[in-house]
Amino acid sequence: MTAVTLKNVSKVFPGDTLAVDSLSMDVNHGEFLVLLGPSGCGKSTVLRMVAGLETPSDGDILLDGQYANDLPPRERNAAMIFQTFALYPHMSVGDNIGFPLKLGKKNGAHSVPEAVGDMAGALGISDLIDRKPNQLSGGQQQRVAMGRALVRRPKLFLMDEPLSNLDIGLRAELRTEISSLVRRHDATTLYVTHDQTEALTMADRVAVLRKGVLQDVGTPDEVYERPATMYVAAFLGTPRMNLLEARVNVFLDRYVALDFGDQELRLPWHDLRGRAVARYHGENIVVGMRAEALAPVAEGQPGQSIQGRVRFYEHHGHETLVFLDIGATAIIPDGIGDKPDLARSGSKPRRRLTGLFSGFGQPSTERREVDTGPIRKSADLVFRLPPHIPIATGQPITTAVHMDALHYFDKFGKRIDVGWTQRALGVSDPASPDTTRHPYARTRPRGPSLRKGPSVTSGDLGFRKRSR
Ligand SMILES: Nc1ncnc2c1ncn2[C@@H]1O[C@H](COP(=O)(O)OP(=O)(O)OP(=O)(O)O)[C@@H](O)[C@H]1O
Repeated sequence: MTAVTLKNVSKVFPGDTLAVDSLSMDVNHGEFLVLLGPSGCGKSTVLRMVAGLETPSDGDILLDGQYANDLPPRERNAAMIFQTFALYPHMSVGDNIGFPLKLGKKNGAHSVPEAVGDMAGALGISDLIDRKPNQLSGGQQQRVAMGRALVRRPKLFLMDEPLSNLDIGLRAELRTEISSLVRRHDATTLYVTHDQTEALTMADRVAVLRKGVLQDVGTPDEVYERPATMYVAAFLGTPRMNLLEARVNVFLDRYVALDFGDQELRLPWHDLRGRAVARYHGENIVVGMRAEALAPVAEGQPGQSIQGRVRFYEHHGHETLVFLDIGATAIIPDGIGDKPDLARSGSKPRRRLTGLFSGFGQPSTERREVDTGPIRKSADLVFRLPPHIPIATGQPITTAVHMDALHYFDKFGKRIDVGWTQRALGVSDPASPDTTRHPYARTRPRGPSLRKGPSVTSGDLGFRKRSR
């Protein structure tokens, strides 16, 4: 097992293309780390630098703590697997798998046929051992490529979209096989993909890259449940997280209102989340709601809710996705494809934001794709319904909002979190903090002067139309 460390690694290609921008991260001993990001974000370049096929323009690559920028590829004890299987066409499956052993004359206690037999057995291709690659399906070829990489027991696996040429069923099957095989071989794995399902199902940790800049790194749960940026929030999850623009209005000692235009949600003053958001009084922030944070309820039910009319819906067999017009503004981060359904949604014309909400990381002197900023558009709030529930375009629907499951992002797309307040207070349960010790109990949030609102109790925190 090899530990990989990248310290401020950058790669500039001829023509001043900044492919990787000051990337720092670790892949720990025996860890399966997935580097996730859209096409062109620099994933393969990172992998190739770790493999020694590209040299960093700046920064250090360490393998097991040793400086490795200049180490030749063959001395890195790493195996690479690509999306194209690159098997030797004239060799049988067995010869393909055994080739690295014959080449390296390295086989430990095993004979080559024995090692090949074991590997073919582990991959479920023993009966194909005498076939040539052109007599195999895509999935079988990728298994052989895996076997050829695994057989010499490398300490480091570098995989570049190894499943992207396979159909959906095979991908699901091989996802499980690959992750269990490499774990059995005690290797460290750096796995590159643009497929969030692969990342979330296979990884010990996921690192999300955008335009060469690291956005977030954490366990699949961490990056999904607490995305560090609005971009990561939008990139992970299907359907995409609802990202709504909201103005923050603080009603001191009572509640923090999130104003979406025609309607508002309220965070109780005693809730630390409300207190963290209160710092943005008078400003616009972005509120993230995954579909699972929303559930239709009968109108007039107590609790926080949003009302809208069905703009359109999609049957997906096991569920129906319903898109509600709620009179709010949606934010789509730069680099996240616009929803394909927009054409049908009858949305208002969209405009790009400049300055506001644009860009992450430091400006760089090298050329890179221009940050055009997020798109603002009329929001289609998406939530799920069980299949076969009758639904019609234009139908009014009220959805309850699970307030604990909301995400908040500032104008730079960075997560607004309450972690620091919890740590500062030594409070583990945000629902029951001692607010008298909270700094905001004494400090006025910045922004325009605070409005005193009617006092509310948790019982009347339900949806209400804003009085104009
Ligand atoms: N040899 C090269 N010369 C010049 N530019 C390059 C070279 N290799 C990659 N690039 C550029 O660097 C950027 C990152 O490329 P890279 O292949 O690392 O992205 P990626 O995230 O792996 O994309 P994909 O998923 O499409 O393979 C892209 O803009 C690409 O055009």
